[in-house]
Amino acid sequence: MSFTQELAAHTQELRQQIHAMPFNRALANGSLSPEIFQGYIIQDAHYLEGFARALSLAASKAPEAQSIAQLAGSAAGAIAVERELHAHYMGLFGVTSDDFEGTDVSAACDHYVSFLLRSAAIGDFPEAVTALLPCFWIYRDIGKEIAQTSRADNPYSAWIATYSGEAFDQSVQRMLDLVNRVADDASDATRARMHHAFQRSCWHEWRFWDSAYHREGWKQPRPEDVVTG
Ligand SMILES: Cc1ncc(CO)c(N)n1
Repeated sequence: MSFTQELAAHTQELRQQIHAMPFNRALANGSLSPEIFQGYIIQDAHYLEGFARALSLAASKAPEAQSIAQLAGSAAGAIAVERELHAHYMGLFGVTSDDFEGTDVSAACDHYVSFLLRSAAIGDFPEAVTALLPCFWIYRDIGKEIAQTSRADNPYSAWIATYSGEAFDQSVQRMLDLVNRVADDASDATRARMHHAFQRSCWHEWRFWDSAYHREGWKQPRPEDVVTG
């Protein structure tokens, strides 16, 4: 069993739960509310910028030239998706750049991006790339699964085409190969940290969609929790 197959086996339940989320079921049949998608796409634009920064940091730590180019290329790809896909949807759903600028990053997005940046900045290279893997792999799984059942008139078909498409597939495969190569040279202790980073990142993927679906803001102090007198 390859290392990435091991990672998949350890996170199978959570990844299945992500497929079953109401956000993804509604995206698949086109019934997802435009307001929810709008909120998601704004957060995802914030996310993709942080993701690209984390990829660039990981690139700077890569032990050889090929991986530097691969990770930096994926960073450029993430910014391109942010520009194209998001400009398309922001136009379609009437999100102006003022709406975007005026919407603060959500707690879930901030937490995910902070985790990726921390893994890339403070973690070692194996941890950095493994933390980044679910961002690729889960989106491809969801994209491909949805593409099998989705109708051509689905309003979210551009999103589905991006993540089920050939270009994204190739970048996911390169990332899987990279993590497997890194794991081959890693100690048991490093592999254990890679597993942990992967699990955390899968959780963040779940949380990002859950937070978008429930349009969660920043939790605030409850009046009843304020002790007076
Ligand atoms: C939250 C999230 N994870 C992964 C991707 C795919 O890069 C994305 N666009 N958004």
